[in-house]
Amino acid sequence: MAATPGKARSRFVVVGGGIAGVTCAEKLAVDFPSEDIFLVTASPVIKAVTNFRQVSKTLEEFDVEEQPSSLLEQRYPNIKVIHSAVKQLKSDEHKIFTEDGSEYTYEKLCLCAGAKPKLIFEGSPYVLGIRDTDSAKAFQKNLARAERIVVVGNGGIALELVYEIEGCEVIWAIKDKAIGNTFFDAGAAEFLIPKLTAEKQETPIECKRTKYTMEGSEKIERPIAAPSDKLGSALGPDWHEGLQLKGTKEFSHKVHIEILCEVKKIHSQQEFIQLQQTSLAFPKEGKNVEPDEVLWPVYVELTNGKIYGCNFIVSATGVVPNVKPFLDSNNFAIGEDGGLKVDKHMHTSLPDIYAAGDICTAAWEPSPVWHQMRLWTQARQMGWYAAKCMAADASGESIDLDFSFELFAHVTKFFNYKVVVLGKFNAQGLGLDHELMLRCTKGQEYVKVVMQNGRMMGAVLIGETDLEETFENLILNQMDLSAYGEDLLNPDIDIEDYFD
Ligand SMILES: Cc1cc2nc3c(=O)[nH]c(=O)nc-3n(C[C@H](O)[C@H](O)[C@H](O)COP(=O)(O)OP(=O)(O)OC[C@H]3O[C@@H](n4cnc5c(N)ncnc54)[C@H](O)[C@@H]3O)c2cc1C
Ligand SMILES: NC(=O)C1=CN([C@@H]2O[C@H](COP(=O)(O)OP(=O)(O)OC[C@H]3O[C@@H](n4cnc5c(N)ncnc54)[C@H](O)[C@@H]3O)[C@@H](O)[C@H]2O)C=CC1
Repeated sequence: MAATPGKARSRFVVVGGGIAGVTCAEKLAVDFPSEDIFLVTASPVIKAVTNFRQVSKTLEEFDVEEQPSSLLEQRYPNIKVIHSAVKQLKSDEHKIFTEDGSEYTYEKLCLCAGAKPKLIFEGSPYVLGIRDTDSAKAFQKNLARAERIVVVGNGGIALELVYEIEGCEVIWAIKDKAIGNTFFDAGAAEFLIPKLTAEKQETPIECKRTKYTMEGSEKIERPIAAPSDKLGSALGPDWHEGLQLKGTKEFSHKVHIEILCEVKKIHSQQEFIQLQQTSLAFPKEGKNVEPDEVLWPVYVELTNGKIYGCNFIVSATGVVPNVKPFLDSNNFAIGEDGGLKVDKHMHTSLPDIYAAGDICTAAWEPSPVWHQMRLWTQARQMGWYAAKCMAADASGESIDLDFSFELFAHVTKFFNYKVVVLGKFNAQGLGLDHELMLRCTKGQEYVKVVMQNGRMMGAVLIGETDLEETFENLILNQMDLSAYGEDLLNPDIDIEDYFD
């Protein structure tokens, strides 16, 4: 049963029903079975980790389920879920105030309120972000009546979208030279590109594009917006699987990539007409050959001078930590990326307040092969570890940084390939002082290792390489591998035999 609004007190209060908050509350509930743990969340449902599998020392896989909070309360009878957004924190009084008028006093508080999409051109009805179930559904509905969209951004969401969308032309505008800059380098991007082009089965018959009329702006279809007042939890692995991401046309993938550019301006249809400029038709064989003949609801002007019309724009341009409700009168130390700075015990700069997941910025001196990325895996690890730190502080114990922060490890799927990234997989922070070793079989696997002074610092493994555990060990133990040279990646040599 949910706690009733009013005034209540609990030794431990957690804010946020995403993976970080739920994991934190669960761990506290187990460690303190006789205490009530309050989980205060703005979302009507909570996210639960299911089918957790520790794949190797640091790699983990799990499913994420959106569940009614009653299920969490059934599993952990000492968790009380409060469905209301926190609107204010008074850290000096150890109190939070929620939108339903209640106040809760805590001894220890963990803030896990996640992040929000960082949109280009905030406020335009034609620019959509994808974060939670509502925004994903709004995107799906808009796509169902779209013939062309522009995707901006080059990280995880953009990579997933351009591969999953069918029946709709996609202009993909990226700042970088190659696709997927947050996970890959140019070599890996080359390996992945064929999945977006020739090998896709396009059905020969294309529907004729309908013309948009100019008579009265009310006839220009406006995108359906996601409810803006709701603060849902972030989506995660395979979020698109239950959604049909299909536009109005009958072809499979049709993606054109515009590299090294950003969005300069967005023009409404009327503004575009007044501009008296030419917009471009969907390029043929990667080349802009024709001006566009139809009118679109919105136009995107890129910094390379090109203008494309489209139904709407997806801004997949990263996230900003959701710190706003907690800042008023509270002097938190904030990281460069806008998150609440936490030390190696997940403690913020204010007494008795911890933070975990997307909302926080890891401000401790990290292991040389770990870095923060706002990922589901790290949200779970941080939520669990924050609870451990809160418990240790409450009982006056001291604990060491959790092992999961020794090595950055992430397993995911892009373009239908298994992708494992380990350590400094893109030589992050290594400057020029590193070497790369590569092994690539087109359409099958791409293996890249980052070496520094004979030690393995990171790796990207695309495809079923079966190398993750060995490489994880090599990065963790920092063994001098100079003697093995190129044999490290020789497919005819079973490297595991070397190191057993
Ligand atoms: C489309 C998409 C795909 C992704 N795919 C992957 C993936 O494949 N693998 C991966 O590792 N990661 C993925 N991520 C990232 C991952 O989902 C996030 O890093 C992770 O879920 C963050 O968890 P969190 O608990 O910190 O925050 P969230 O999940 O955002 O949860 C925040 C919670 O806080 C609540 N809240 C917010 N404000 C308040 C308030 N004022 N008061 C009370 N409650 C509040 C919200 O309602 C929500 O319940 C993806 C993200 C997106 C958007
Ligand atoms: N499979 C996975 O592991 C996935 C993880 N995620 C996570 O979800 C979160 C949100 O995903 P994304 O929005 O893709 O964020 P992201 O941080 O992964 O990528 C943001 C991208 O936008 C670009 N960008 C930033 N500002 C821009 C601008 N003004 N104009 C053009 N490009 C700009 C950046 O260069 C970067 O390529 C991230 O934390 C991401 O790691 C998302 C999807 C899949």
